[in-house]
Amino acid sequence: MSGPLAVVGAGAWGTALANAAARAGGGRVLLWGRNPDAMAVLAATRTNERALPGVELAPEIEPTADAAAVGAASAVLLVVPAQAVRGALAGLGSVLAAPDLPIIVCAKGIERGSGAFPCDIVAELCPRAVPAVLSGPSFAADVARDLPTAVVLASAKAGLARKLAARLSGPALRVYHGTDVRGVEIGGAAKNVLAIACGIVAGRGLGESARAALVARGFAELARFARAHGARAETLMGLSGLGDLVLTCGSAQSRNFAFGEALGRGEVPATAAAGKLVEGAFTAPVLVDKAARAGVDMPIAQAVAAILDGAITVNEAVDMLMMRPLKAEA
Ligand SMILES: NC(=O)C1=CN([C@@H]2O[C@H](COP(=O)(O)OP(=O)(O)OC[C@H]3O[C@@H](n4cnc5c(N)ncnc54)[C@H](OP(=O)(O)O)[C@@H]3O)[C@@H](O)[C@H]2O)C=CC1
Ligand SMILES: O=C(CO)COP(=O)(O)O
Repeated sequence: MSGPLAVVGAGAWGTALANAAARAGGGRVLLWGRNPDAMAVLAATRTNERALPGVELAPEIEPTADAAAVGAASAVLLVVPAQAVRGALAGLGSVLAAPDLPIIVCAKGIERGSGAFPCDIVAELCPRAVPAVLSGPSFAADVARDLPTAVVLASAKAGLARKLAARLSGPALRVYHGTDVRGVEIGGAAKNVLAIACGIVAGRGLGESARAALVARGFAELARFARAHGARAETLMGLSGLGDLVLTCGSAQSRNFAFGEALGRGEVPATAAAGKLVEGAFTAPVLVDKAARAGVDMPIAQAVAAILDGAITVNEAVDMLMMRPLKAEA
């Protein structure tokens, strides 16, 4: 691949992925952020103290707030929140107009209002680009510290997905490739909502058995939703799906889980996020809405959405889930 790799979004995950891409050994990596002052500080100090404290930027990384610089990229990793994908692409505009430019969405969510998946937004706003998605169990702090993990990168173009996965794979980040874009997107988006549910269980002290039951039944509804949206079952059994569900549903390192834990302890949604990005809180209502339209039963996601909009309490949600009619496991 000629030209540098560009990472758009200099938050925790963008910074960690820039470091991983640099260590993978493919040459220059542009790290683009929208705030010129913050990017100047990043260029001078070589650490992103706000988003990823204590991690030094690899020498190959060039922090910049110059959108034009992104125009020279051979591939773009889009690492902004799911609700900001449209705004970020619109802001970069003609910079992303090169034909066949791979734009790899690394956000995990579904856009509110439109119900669009991130790769559909890429296709809509950058029709000459090739949308791709990267997802899987990967806390930014772990990846930034070279702790080993594996993720998956999917694009409709199989050869391109293979090439991009090889470009990003390094000693501590193993990138599998695939073509099931929708399946990978759904795995990342839905697990955040289920992680909130598991956090609630932990915060309310309902026990590890309850949490494990919720993971299993959560996976069942995630898989139902995915099937209804044309995803392949084996994708959801993989890294984006089961892999990420197991990670975020069992660790307070997850912002979604920690948010749920605070709700379970009795905090209100407005304060429970503690200023951090909680993607599942944005995705829950749109996931539930899309599920209803597709005739898919998602009682756990529904309970999370109802708690978040104040329609039911945590105790009512537990009662509601436990009192559902008994049925065969499916
Ligand atoms: N953190 C993690 O461990 C992982 C995160 N992810 C996913 O990556 C995505 C980003 O998360 P993360 O990096 O942690 O979030 P952060 O909150 O750390 O960073 C988000 C970044 O996006 C930037 N941003 C927001 N809106 C726009 C916009 N309209 N245009 C340009 N830049 C924008 C912010 O800029 P500013 O600072 O100026 O507001 C900030 O730098 C999420 O979807 C998350 O689910 C995936 C795997 C792991
Ligand atoms: O997606 C993640 C790990 O794979 C990060 O999860 P949180 O956004 O919940 O912190």
